[in-house]
Amino acid sequence: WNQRNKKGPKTWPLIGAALEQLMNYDRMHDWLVEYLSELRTVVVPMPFTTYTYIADPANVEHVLKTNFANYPKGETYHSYMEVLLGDGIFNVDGELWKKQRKTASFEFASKNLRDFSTVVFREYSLQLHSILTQASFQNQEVDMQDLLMRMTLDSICKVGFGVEIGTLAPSLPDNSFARAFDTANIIVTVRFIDPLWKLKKFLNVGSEALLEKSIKVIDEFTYNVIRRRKAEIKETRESCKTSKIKHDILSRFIELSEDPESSLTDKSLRDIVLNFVIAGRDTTATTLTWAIYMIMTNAHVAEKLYSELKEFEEVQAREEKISLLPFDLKDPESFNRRAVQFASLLNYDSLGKLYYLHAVITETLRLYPAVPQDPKGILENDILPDGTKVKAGGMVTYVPYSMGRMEYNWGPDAALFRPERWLKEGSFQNASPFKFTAFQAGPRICLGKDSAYLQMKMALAILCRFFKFSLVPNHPVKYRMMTILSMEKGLKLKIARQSC
Ligand code: HEM
Repeated sequence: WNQRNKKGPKTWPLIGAALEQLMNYDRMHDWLVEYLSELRTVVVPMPFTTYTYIADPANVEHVLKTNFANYPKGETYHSYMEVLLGDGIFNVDGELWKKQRKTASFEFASKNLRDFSTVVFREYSLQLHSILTQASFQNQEVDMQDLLMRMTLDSICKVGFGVEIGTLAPSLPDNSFARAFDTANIIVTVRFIDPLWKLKKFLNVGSEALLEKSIKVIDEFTYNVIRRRKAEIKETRESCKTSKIKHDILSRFIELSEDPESSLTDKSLRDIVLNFVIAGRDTTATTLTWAIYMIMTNAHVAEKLYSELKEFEEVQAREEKISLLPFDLKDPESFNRRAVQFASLLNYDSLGKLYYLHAVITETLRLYPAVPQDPKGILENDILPDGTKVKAGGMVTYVPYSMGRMEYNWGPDAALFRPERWLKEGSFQNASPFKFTAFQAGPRICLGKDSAYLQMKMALAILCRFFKFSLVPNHPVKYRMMTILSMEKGLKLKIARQSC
């Protein structure tokens, strides 16, 4: 009764708003949208801490940049995620973070890595293309999310660590690492609202027992990758074949670990590997999944994108003096040959000409950001620009999923999927990173943004040039609550080949 006029979640002694948050757990992102659209900042007291959710760009800039030092990942986040992410770049602050950031930034800026990535992304996109071709001829349904997760896992392992794991092979082999990684990700996310997780862990029961098992599978895979890379590096050195030197990210960290001054152990390398897997695999695959869903459910977007790709193909082929191969929709060989030819026209520079495609991906990330909410710790009491007081020891969370849906950020058509909002006179126009926060902003802004766009544009250009997608009837499309905004039941599709 006391709270009948209270804006924001109802709170109770001791348990705070845990009850309401638990009841809305499966739809938590939309639960926050409802409050944030009215309040811009929502304070949610929990049993041992307080979560403050923010969606106003001025507050977000304050937390992510102006007073960055006061909002680290923090001890709470670190303790929840440590079992999976250890001391990798995502999960540390201070010097440990700075060192990894410096090395990784250097790697991401390298042209070698970009050129190598382009080749890898093209090759795996084509592998996916041929799986879809086969499915379309056999009139089979596919789970697009699963295929994209396989594609990005294979890609990050190749680009990040120089190894081929082949989960996108035509037989689609089961991959225990990928399964264990997903399970672990879901369980560590639940820890944020489960006050009993430490007890469960102590007793080794329920979700925490399953987590321990999953971590064992993950570690076995990861240490294996590290061992293989170390052995390959040793072999390359012994044979003095400089042409065989690899430029992947793990090799760079292995080299650093050889410096006696460095404190990098095998465990540090394990953490680095897993942080890059979580960074590079799930984010890109879920964004691609939502993008395909958005394209196929917005007919005008699908048509515009198809026209852009067709025109690009003709102009680019003319510029490169290539005559396009004829193809027959009923003949898989000629169909695949033409896809390979189309893919050969795609590289970092030429993909830069596809503004509409860029806008489609960005608009997808506005409404379906791969990282839907991102909590930070609070070191000292502070006052946010809108006057909200935050207390040391609590958490403040910027919420990309809500921010993308707020009319006060994007205008009255905020809820609509409209890639055109990103285009001005045909060219792509960026928004402030404190308003469009899908890649975070400030000193810890995503390091893989350009690489992710490169892969996503490569894959979507090839897929949308040659296929049309439709949802398997009655397939439910709904997000699952985990750190990444994946689809709970995958994305089950029927595939049709597109005409010349
Ligand atoms: C659509 C694709 C992607 C999205 C939406 C995305 C988004 C983000 C976000 C929100 C963060 C901040 C997370 C945090 O606070 O913990 C982040 C950090 C990071 N991302 Fe990405 N990311 C994407 C792809 C990638 C890829 C492909 C890579 C590399 C292979 C990558 C590497 C990183 C790294 C290393 C960080 C940590 C930066 C730091 O803490 O200094 N990301 N990304």
